[in-house]
Amino acid sequence: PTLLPIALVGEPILRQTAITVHHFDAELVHLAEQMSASMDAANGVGIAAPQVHSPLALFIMASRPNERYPDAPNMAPVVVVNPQIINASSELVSGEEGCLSVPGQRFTIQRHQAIEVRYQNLQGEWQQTELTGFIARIFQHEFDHLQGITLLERSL
Ligand SMILES: O=C(O)C[C@@H](Cc1ccccc1)[C@H](O)SCc1ccccc1
Ligand SMILES: [Zn+2]
Repeated sequence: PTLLPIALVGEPILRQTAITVHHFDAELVHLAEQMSASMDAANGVGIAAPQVHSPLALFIMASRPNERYPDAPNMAPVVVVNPQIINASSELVSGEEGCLSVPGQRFTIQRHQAIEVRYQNLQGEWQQTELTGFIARIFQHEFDHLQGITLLERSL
């Protein structure tokens, strides 16, 4: 798959609300493959479609241990389509985040420690699960991208 250029903060696409995916076709699979390759090339643990100039409500999350989160779980990349956050813990945790659209900067961001989420996979099948810790953090970060929100609007 080809590597896609990453939109930088300030580009309008990052301020738009993403549109619902209705067609679970080969084109969607191809976009997910290109996003995954672009995320890996940029050494990210997540990437949202608007970051590669696609307006669709779709992101990838892929946790792995890293210098900031050495005990993060090693997780196979998950494609998340049309996500919803159904419930969020009142408990918030602060942590460092980066963003591929704000290169070279780190921000201290508060996130819900646990979230109940619902989303479709690439086949359009609904999944529902609870996420906690670093994976919940990545989900909330990517979910923000689909609402047109970046770290700059959230940093403490
Ligand atoms: O810009 C993005 O959406 C990808 C971010 C995802 C991320 C969100 C929250 C916390 C960490 C990462 C990139 O992965 S930024 C690079 C990175 C990788 C591991 C840990 C911290 C930052
Ligand atoms: Zn980001």
